Amino acid sequence: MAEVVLNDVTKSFGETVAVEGISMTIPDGAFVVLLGPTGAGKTTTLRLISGLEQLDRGEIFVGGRNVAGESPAQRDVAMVFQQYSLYPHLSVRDNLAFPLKSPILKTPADEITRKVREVAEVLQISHKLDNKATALSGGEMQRVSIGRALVRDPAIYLMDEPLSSLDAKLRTDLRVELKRIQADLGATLLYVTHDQIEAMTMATHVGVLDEGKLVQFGTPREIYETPNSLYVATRLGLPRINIVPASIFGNAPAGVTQMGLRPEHIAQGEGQEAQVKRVEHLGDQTRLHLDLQGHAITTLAIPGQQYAQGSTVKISPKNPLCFDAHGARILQGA
Ligand SMILES: Nc1ncnc2c1ncn2[C@@H]1O[C@H](COP(=O)(O)OP(=O)(O)OP(=O)(O)O)[C@@H](O)[C@H]1O
Repeated sequence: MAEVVLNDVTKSFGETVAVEGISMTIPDGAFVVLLGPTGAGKTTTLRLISGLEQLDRGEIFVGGRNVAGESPAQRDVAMVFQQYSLYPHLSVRDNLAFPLKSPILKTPADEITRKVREVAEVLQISHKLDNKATALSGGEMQRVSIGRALVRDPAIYLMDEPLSSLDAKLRTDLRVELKRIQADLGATLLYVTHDQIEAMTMATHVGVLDEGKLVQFGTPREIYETPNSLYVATRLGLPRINIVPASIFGNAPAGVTQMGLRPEHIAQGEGQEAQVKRVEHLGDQTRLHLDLQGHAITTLAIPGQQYAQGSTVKISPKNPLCFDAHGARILQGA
């Protein structure tokens, strides 16, 4: 496994700047999740590292080696795409074994058998090993695609929403397994997802992209607790952070125009009156949808407390996140 360094990485497609000036160090053994809305440049970043796209500007180092001019195979990366890419005429077993049969690797046959069995077990597809790849469901095919990456021991794994096509139960199982495998192998992994739970639970680091630029890089906790902008603040957190005019609770500190309130930033019992619009029971939590002077606020119910639709609840901010008119974070007391 290896450290991967991006230095001023830039790529355009015609007029569209897909990735602009990204500099980032993916430490050896890190699990880095890229977050950002559609079109932010996540897939392009992965494709540039893998060598499937060529850089316009900048450098990429894998294990200290500048990989400019190297083919995807020479870069020693294993990539899993959102859509499965299997050899349809081969069985699941042969699809899984394929990456190990490369003449460069010279993997002994018993080692191949062992690895295929191990990976099939983790991905819960052992009973399908003799099926043709075409005789699988979409979710099974995707598991085989992940398996084809996992049998290898590359410098870095690049995964582009690998779990998004799977059902909820399997996604949860594989999330735990992938994290375990990564930690056990000490693997370096760069992972794209829209799923916040995946980001919060799997990542050692999160990179937030906005229109091709890396706008913040840090631990999931740093991104959640100390986002440097309103844009970053809205990337993590369920329910989503509430944004309200800072003046709504009285005098706002100088320069602060917007306030970001996560559920833990909203104290109930005193303050401004908000109307209960809806109470949403989700099993493990109950969400309260409130109306505060025309602003929709979503927060969590206090366990054991009853909230009637149409009633009012008093709320006040508790250490909220503060932003200026451009959405940049303003540190309180600064
Ligand atoms: N081969 C291509 N030709 C032209 N434009 C492209 C190409 N690949 C990507 N783009 C453009 O580059 C920008 C970044 O795309 P990219 O696929 O990297 O975004 P993304 O963050 O991965 O989005 P998604 O979450 O939808 O996968 C988009 O505007 C996209 O339309």
